[in-house]
Amino acid sequence: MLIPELSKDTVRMKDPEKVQELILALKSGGDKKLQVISDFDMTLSRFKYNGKRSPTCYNIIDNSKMISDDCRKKLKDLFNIYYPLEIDPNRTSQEKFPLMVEWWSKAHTLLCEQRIEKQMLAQVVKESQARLREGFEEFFDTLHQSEIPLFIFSAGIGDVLEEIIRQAGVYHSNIKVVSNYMNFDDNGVMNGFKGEIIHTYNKNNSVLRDTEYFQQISHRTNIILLGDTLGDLTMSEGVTNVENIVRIGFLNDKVEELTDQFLQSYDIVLIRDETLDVANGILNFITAKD
Ligand SMILES: Nc1ccn([C@@H]2O[C@H](COP(=O)(O)O)[C@@H](O)[C@H]2O)c(=O)n1
Ligand SMILES: [Mg+2]
Repeated sequence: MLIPELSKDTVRMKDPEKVQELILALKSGGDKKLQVISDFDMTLSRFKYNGKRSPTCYNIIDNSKMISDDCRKKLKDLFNIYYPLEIDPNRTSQEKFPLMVEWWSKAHTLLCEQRIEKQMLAQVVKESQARLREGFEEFFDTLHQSEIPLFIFSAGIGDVLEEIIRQAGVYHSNIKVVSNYMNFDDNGVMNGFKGEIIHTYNKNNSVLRDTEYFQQISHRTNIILLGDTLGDLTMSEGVTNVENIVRIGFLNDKVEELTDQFLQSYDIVLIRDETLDVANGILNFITAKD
């Protein structure tokens, strides 16, 4: 077995031989040809901790003291309406698209009324239940030490996810983030979000403004992609020349209903696996000097 972590009981693969071939191709390309593209919420961050649902970037703000009780209730109501739609196994991504635009737009309107202060964000993240997946230090540090770029493409809140990674001590220089960033006025009070909304089903070239990034690393034609929704599969669209791509999907919720769809789309599916063990196993194999 090339990667012992692939024997974990959380691992499912439609075609294990193809996965083996892909990993061997990544190994022969080495660290110089590799780049990693990852979602953030519920992919790099945990879905559950001690049996309790962990917060997304938005949830961290929604649950914070910066938000009034009335607004918090409205944001929770939105979550309860739209999250089931986001992961609904019986709707296509195209059908979900306008619903996600509705969710993000309504939530942003509510958040903009709350006079969120930039200088409060670090404290709010510190007091939150946000947690990166087990094995995150090894994951971030291996990529940094091997100079492998990590592109984090998130429909969450960039300011919040950056702070989570910074406070975890792993916001290294090889990381590039594309996400929804808050805009602040001269007094440091939030008055909107920058640019076009990024939601679960438009994580593709339509919102990738910074094409320079992918041009600069265009020799890195081997990709490891990490995601937790079917919308995350298009995150690699900015890479013009893809030689080999290994897609790893974290299946956290609606597991029975979504397993088949995930197996059709992701090369490796991880069922209720709160660790980065598999990604770390593959990275160790590729970066090992033998
Ligand atoms: N108002 C909202 C909108 C979205 N979410 C969740 O955030 C996730 C997006 O972040 P990724 O890093 O995973 O792209 C998304 O999956 C939604 O479930 C939210 O909590 N509140
Ligand atoms: Mg996610």
